[in-house]
Amino acid sequence: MTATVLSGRDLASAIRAETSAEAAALTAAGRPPRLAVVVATADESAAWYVRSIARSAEKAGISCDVVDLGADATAGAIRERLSELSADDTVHGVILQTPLPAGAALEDLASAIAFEKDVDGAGPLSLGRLVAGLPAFAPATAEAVVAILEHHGIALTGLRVAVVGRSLVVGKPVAHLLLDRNATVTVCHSRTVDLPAVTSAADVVVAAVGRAGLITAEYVRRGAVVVDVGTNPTEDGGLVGDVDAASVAERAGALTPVPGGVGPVTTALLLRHTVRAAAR
Ligand SMILES: NC(=O)C1=CN([C@@H]2O[C@H](COP(=O)(O)OP(=O)(O)OC[C@H]3O[C@@H](n4cnc5c(N)ncnc54)[C@H](OP(=O)(O)O)[C@@H]3O)[C@@H](O)[C@H]2O)C=CC1
Ligand SMILES: Nc1nc(=O)c2c([nH]1)NC[C@@H]1CN(c3ccc(C(=O)N[C@@H](CCC(=O)O)C(=O)O)cc3)C=[N+]21
Repeated sequence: MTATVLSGRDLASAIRAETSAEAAALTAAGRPPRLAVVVATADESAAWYVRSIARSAEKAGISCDVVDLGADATAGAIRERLSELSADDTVHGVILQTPLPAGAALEDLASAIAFEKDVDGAGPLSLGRLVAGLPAFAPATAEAVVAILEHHGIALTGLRVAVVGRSLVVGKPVAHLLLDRNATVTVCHSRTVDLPAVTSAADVVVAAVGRAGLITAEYVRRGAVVVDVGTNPTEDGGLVGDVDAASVAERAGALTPVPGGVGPVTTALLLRHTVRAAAR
């Protein structure tokens, strides 16, 4: 038996269709939606994401400005640019890509993004409201993980979920979204002792580490659902996840692919957030 493939492509197309219609209505009303993507890294997976955002935004009728400050930008320069974009009435959404240069941290800088424009939910107000269960934009990747599971009919109530990774972009926010769906969540990281023992006790494993092939069959309980968030560039110009798909597919019940899983849903949700921000 090989695992069911949980594609994100259909869900992403449905979100994109709805977003395009909302963007067209906003443009007709004289409020064309506009997203600014601030980049200060040469990281390849961030470059994949930025290209994906720019391409999808264009198709959806959303303007997208890529503001590349270079991989040696200072925290001060990044903060200043985020403040300018926050004050610009023609910009509705702002996202700061990670990773960031040494000396610059997302948790510090995201406070310079106005709450209404924080379409990737990185700022302290967005995150605080997320934890409290109040309305705010959730980080698009975290929301994509839950959306792809729900789209495929996986009811989370009561399930044991192991999240591997505790970043502000994925691990921490997805743990809270899963908790809100009544899952029992364990968050793992680089200091977790005996990671395979923790993950193989779970009904659902969410891998968000950034290490190709880390999650092999021995990390996975037979029949479990595996969500692969990782996007690791390969030498031949492709992309692979954190999950060793060949071995895990023989043991898991279901698995999200890379590419074509969480990634496209993430991009679609970021654009949905942008039109919602513009509509306010
Ligand atoms: N598909 C999509 O939409 C998205 C994909 N990504 C991808 O997901 C991956 C993770 O991204 P991001 O969260 O930003 O990465 P970060 O580097 O910010 O965080 C990685 C996390 O993994 C943990 N970790 C590292 N090594 C191990 C290990 N051997 N065992 C257990 N945990 C470990 C780290 O632990 P510690 O905290 O202890 O250092 C850290 O919490 C990347 O490949 C990224 O490109 C990210 C966002 C969206
Ligand atoms: N603040 C912040 N938020 C992020 O969400 C964030 C970030 N920084 N830094 C970089 C990582 C990486 N990331 C990806 C998202 C989607 C694809 C994606 O769509 N990938 C396609 C493949 C590429 C394509 O076909 O277009 C797929 O998986 O099918 C890839 C990578 C988001 N990240």
